Amino acid sequence: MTVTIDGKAVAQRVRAQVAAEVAALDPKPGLATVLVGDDPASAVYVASKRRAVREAGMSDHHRSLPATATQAEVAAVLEELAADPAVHGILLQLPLPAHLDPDALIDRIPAAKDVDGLTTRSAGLLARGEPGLRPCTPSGVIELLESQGVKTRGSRAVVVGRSALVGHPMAELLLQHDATVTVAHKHTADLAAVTREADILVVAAGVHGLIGAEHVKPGATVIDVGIHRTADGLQGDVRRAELDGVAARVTPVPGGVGPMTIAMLMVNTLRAATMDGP
Ligand SMILES: Nc1nc(=O)c2c([nH]1)NC[C@@H]1CN(c3ccc(C(=O)N[C@@H](CCC(=O)O)C(=O)O)cc3)C=[N+]21
Repeated sequence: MTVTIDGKAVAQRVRAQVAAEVAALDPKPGLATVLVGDDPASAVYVASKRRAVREAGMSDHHRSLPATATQAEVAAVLEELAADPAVHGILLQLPLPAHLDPDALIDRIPAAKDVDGLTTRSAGLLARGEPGLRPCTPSGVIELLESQGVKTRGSRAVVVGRSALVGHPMAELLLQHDATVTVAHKHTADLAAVTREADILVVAAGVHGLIGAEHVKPGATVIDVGIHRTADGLQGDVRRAELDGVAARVTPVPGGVGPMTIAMLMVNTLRAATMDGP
């Protein structure tokens, strides 16, 4: 029996808990989403983040810039939001148009408002194990594992992918939860031999259908971070159907990690509003 982990249900619980805490706060936590250009997928993601902000009872501060915006224009918007006391969290939606330098812009966000956990300072705090805001997708994966009673301490975890947004911080968080962590990537020789060691396999490679039954140890927990729009609908990096009877549990796409990313953004915004910043 392979359990499909209901990420939507876990995300709903997390969001309800955030909303209950927000109800007791005055002033309300505020999140600013910054969208540059008109990539349709980005527009959909930002819209669902803003909906989640309103449903949590928080204040929504959205800024939209044209695809032609310059580095200085985006930087000026970020600086204004950084100085605005009603804005507790700032999210610069990625990817940015190709003429902009994302790392330099992300680092305009003060660590105390970095609800995406992507600034150099937040990454450093995570690497050192010091308090700070953590990236939403990896912290959502940890939350999902905990919700299913999956033990991390002493377990073997393999992360496929090493991006700054997901793979790298995911490996750090699993280490801090006392897993023995291996990071695999597109140059890993004999990927299946590596992933078959995993009790917890987190796939964030961005390659549609990369992982199948041959990659999975019987009884493993498989977390699919991939998201691909195909003719057959949204699919992940994992060939889910093949894992029936092999994995103990798998996250679906959609309805797995994606909703958790948004739930953890609400958690981070609440934390940014209520805690002494890093
Ligand atoms: N600065 C920044 N921070 C991000 O966290 C960030 C980003 N940029 N750029 C793009 C990625 C992607 N991402 C997702 C969020 C929610 C779903 C989500 O809710 N997915 C639903 C399906 C939604 C749909 O139908 O498309 C699901 O998996 O069930 C997916 C992906 C956040 N990202």
